Amino acid sequence: MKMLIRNRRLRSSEAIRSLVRETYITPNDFLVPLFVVEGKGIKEEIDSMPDYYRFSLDLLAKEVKELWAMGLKAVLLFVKVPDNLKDNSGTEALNADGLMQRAIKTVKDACPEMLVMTDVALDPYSSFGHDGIVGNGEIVNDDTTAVLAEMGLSHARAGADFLAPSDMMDGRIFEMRTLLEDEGFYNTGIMSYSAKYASSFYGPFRDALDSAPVDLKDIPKDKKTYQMDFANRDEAIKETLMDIEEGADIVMVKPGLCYLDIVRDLRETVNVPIAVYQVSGEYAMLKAAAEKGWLDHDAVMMEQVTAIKRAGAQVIASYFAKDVVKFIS
Ligand SMILES: NCC(=O)CCC(=O)O
Ligand SMILES: [Mg+2]
Repeated sequence: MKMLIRNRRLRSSEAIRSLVRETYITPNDFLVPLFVVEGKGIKEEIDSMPDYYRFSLDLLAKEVKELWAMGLKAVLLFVKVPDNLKDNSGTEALNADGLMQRAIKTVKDACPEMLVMTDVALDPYSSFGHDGIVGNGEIVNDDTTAVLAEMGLSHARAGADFLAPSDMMDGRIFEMRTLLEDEGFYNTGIMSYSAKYASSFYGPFRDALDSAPVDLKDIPKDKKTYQMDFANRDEAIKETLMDIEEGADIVMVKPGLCYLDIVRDLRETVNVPIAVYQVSGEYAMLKAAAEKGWLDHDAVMMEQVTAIKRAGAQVIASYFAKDVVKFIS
C-alpha cells in the first residue's frame, strides 16, 4: 500500500510550520503580577524568585511605564504588609490610605490606561497567614466574605479595574458583586480564582510577601480546608460554574502546568474568559534548572506558556511575562 498522507510535510520547514501553527503568544496574553512594599527607591530581588522584585511606589511607577512600553497592558497587584499592621481580621486591608490603595493610585497616575487588578484575600494582612479570619481553630467563612467584600470595595474606590479574590471562601463572589452593585461600581470586574488548588508550588510567593501560615497550636497549618484537593476535577467545574453565577467576569485555574487538564475541561464547559496563574514555584523551578545549565530557559519558558494558551487560557498571569515579550520581540 502507498502512503498518501505524510504528516511530516507540514513540518518540513519553519515557513510551513509557522503557516499552520495553531497557537501564538503575544503581549496581549499576559497579566503581570507585581509585588509592592513601603519605602522609597526600593527594588529588591526575591530570594526564591531570581530576577523578580518587590518595588516601592516610586519604582513601581517606573516599572509600569516600562511594561506599557513593552505592550504589557494588565497588572495584578500584591502588597507586602509590615508585621505591625497585621491582625486576625485584616483591619489594614480596609485602610483607604493603605499600601494597596496607594499602589492602585500610583499605577493609574503613572499609566492611566494600564488595567489594574488587585489581589483580594486576607493572607498578606493576617497575623496567622490565612486568607480568612481564624476562629475556634478554623477559617470562619461568612465573617471573612463580609470583610473581603469591603476590601474589594475599597480597591474599587481607589481605582482598581478588576478585583481578583484569591481566597476560596464560599459565596465571596456573590457578596462582593452585590456590594459593588449597591455602591454603584457596575463596571468593576471580578476575576475569580475559582479553581485554586492547595498546592505546594506557592512557596516562593509566600517568601515574597512573608505571608506563609504560621506554625502555632490551634491554628490550621495549611490551607486545605479552603483551597481545593489536587486530586479532584469535578469540584473545579462546580466551583467555577458557581462563581460565574455569582457574578465573576473571568475565572481562573491555579497553578498552571499541573492543572491544564482542568483548563481544557473548563474551556469546553464555560463561556467566559479563563485565566491561568503560572505560579511562583513553576517560575522558581525553571530559573533554578536554567541556572544550573540543565534546561534552556527561553525554550522551556515558551513551551510552557504556549501549552497554557493551547489548553484554553485567554489570560496568563506569569512572572515570565517580561522575559517572554523580550524573547518574542
Ligand atoms: N494569591 C496569589 C498567590 O497565591 C500566588 C501564588 C504563587 O505565585 O505562587
Ligand atoms: Mg468557590
